[in-house]
Amino acid sequence: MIRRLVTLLGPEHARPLNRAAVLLAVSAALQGAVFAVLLPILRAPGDAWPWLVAAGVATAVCGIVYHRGVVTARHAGYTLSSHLHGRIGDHVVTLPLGWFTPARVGSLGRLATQNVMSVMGVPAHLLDPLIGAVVTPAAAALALFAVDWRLGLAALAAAPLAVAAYRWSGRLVRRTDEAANTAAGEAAARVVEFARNQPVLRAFGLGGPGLRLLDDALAAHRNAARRLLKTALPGMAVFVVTVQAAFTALVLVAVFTALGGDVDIPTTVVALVLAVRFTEPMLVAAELGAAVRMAEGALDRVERVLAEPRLPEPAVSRPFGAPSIEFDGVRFGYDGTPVLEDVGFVVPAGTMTALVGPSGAGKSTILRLVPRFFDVDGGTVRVGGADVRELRGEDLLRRIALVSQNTFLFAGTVADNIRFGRPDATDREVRAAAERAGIGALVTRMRVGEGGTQLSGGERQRVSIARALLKDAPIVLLDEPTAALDAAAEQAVTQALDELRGERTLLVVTHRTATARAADQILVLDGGRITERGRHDELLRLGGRYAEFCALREHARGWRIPAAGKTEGD
Ligand SMILES: Nc1ncnc2c1ncn2[C@@H]1O[C@H](COP(=O)(O)OP(=O)(O)OP(=O)(O)O)[C@@H](O)[C@H]1O
Repeated sequence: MIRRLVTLLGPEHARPLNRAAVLLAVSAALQGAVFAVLLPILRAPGDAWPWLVAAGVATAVCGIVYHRGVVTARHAGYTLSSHLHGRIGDHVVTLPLGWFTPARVGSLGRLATQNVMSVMGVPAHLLDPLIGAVVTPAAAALALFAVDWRLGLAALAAAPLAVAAYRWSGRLVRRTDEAANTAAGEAAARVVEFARNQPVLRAFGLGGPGLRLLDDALAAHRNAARRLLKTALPGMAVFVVTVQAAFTALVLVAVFTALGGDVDIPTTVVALVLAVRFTEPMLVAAELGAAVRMAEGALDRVERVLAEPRLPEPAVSRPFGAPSIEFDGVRFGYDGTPVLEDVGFVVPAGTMTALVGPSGAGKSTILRLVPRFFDVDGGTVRVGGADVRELRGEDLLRRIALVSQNTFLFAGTVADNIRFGRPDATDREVRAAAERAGIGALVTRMRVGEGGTQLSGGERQRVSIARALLKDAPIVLLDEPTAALDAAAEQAVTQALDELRGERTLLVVTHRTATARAADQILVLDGGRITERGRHDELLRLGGRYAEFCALREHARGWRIPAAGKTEGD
């Protein structure tokens, strides 16, 4: 366990941990062996003063070393927790977005809080008793050898039994702890989901107790916790009984050798004291056994997350040319389910391309591949002429602003949320971006509520647009930017987009004819393939799917191209 922590920390950060382990081991050894000096004291009390001085010095040294050890161990615990938080944070931001399933997000919360605290507890609270449980009995056994070889032998014979019992009980706890943690992560994710989606659940009469998914997750968590308790108890009992049996055996050997007249009374007294020192630290460790196993489980989980493969990145980005976007024979699917097939197109720098198509055709997926939220299964995505896999994540993302369908706003002011696009922007720049997105009046609004709940859907969308405008990135990706807007707001945003044309490279998923009409190129996506491409007029003349649905749009305001075989209005 300690070795794993040292490996995790690296040689530089592991120094306090190593120092604490050495100091605590020295003090534990002294605690085990110091009682051996009782023997000369008891045998010749009259001439015992040198031994008494030696015992006093040893006790004082032991106390000082122990104090230093405990303080260093606490310090090592804090170093470890901040190091782990840093490593987990740094690693998680490099993982592909597909990794962030709701269950993993639930476990990540536990990982960064409970699990890291549990691992931190190893140096901070458990290192002392654990080292004591190994070193003090070993030192006591050696001292027993020095006192009487038969007693030393009895102690040595008991040690492997105790270790075997400890390992066995640990294995049991570890297996069930893993299941309990998974169940806890699932239950946490469900509770958050339940609380966050109250409006939807209530609208369907499911807001109260009795929601099956939540109930099932909570019941699974309860059962896993009960199983953990049930498995932990017998393992611990076996270990305690083994240690107690070892103690009894030592006492019996000491008493029988004394009764047989082989050893004198002082030897027997010292042997009994050492027998207590041999077993007592192990019993303390037994009480901490479950905590140790849980810390091991927590460490497993931390290591597993840190071992998750990140999207590989080059050390240095390829040169970035004019901000064009290019898809070349792109094939992509989520978890093996194909979504895009042989998608190829070019959005030249400074032009606007509109992506239209039925729901589920893969339009948003195309947008997600540009900032490399996922890697393609085949083909190439190029940004600024470079394969996105040959660009460092930060270099790529700096050049892209994304307005997605689900705008998440952080608790704070509207201005704070807009400034998110460029943290060093001045108030005037923030206000200008807000004006351009048609929310100039909103910028004085103090709070947006957690997740933006105090704003309407249209307002949230425009905050997101203002954020993207402020970012000043040469490439802007917009996923249905006007979907939640009324006619006036839509006009403001369309105008803002219009102003950006020529200035930035725009790739816009839209189901509005007005936006598509303004594009330099329209790509019609159907079933994961591009089926038509051209300008609005060209596609109308083509008389294909695009023309068909533009005609439908004439009848119903706001159009959306339905999947083949079915029609649907806004
Ligand atoms: N994270 C994901 N994991 C698994 N499947 C996904 C994921 N995101 C989207 N999909 C699936 O991929 C397909 C394409 O989804 P995408 O969101 O790209 O479609 P879209 O054309 O943008 O649809 P819409 O117009 O409704 O937003 C859909 O079948 C969808 O269910």
